[in-house]
Amino acid sequence: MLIIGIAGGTGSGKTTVVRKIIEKLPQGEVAVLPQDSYYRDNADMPLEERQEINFDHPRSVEFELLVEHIKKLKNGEAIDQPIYSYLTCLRSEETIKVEPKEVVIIEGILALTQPELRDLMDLKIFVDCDADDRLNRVIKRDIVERGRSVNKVLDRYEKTVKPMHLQFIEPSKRYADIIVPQGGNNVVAINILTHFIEKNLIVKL
Ligand SMILES: Nc1ncnc2c1ncn2[C@@H]1O[C@H](COP(=O)(O)OP(=O)(O)O)[C@@H](O)[C@H]1O
Ligand SMILES: Nc1ccn([C@@H]2O[C@H](COP(=O)(O)O)[C@@H](O)[C@H]2O)c(=O)n1
Repeated sequence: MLIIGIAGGTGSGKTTVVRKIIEKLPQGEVAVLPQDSYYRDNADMPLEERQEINFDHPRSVEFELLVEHIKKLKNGEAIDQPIYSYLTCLRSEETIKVEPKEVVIIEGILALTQPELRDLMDLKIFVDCDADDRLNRVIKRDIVERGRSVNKVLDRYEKTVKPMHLQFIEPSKRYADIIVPQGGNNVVAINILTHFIEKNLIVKL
């Protein structure tokens, strides 16, 4: 099993890079563990309070469960991956059964900040993107997909997203084996990564 970590700021293009890598690999070879699925539930808080949580701080994510799940997959066991809603800021009662695959991708803003998680990764990637481009994309995406207003997105960006990016995410770039500028648009980087993964799969099989 090849375990790949893909980090980078919000809106940098991590999900797009993952999608493009998967499209190029044989079907059914890849399992994706999005860090966002592991946001803590906080069902005991009222919605207004949950919406004020600092979701860009490592404590907001149940990394213990993510690490446990990766270890289980490595051990050949299936996992029940949580489903998280950005609208309610809650986990669903349902889960997704994820079977062990030849390639496991862990994708998320804080994926390279945790030593125990990094130690499980065979390849660490940081998707790099200018802050103004990321903010531009996040405004558009959060209005359409996460039910936010422009003011709400800008307010969150100033209060938590930007400071946490500078404190935790940007410094985690130093742990990356490969830094990918221009995210999903970087055809050369996507091809190099795909070839690396394919080569490792052939060696392991
Ligand atoms: N190179 C790009 N140019 C323009 N828009 C992009 C680009 N890459 C991603 N996007 C858009 O920006 C948003 C965030 O991209 P995504 O890949 O989900 O980033 P992340 O997973 O890092 O938050 C999505 O709506 C996506 O379609
Ligand atoms: N309820 C939530 C939880 C998290 N966020 C934000 O999502 C960003 C990370 O996701 P990406 O897909 O952009 O990597 C992060 O900046 C959190 O603030 C949210 O908006 N709502």
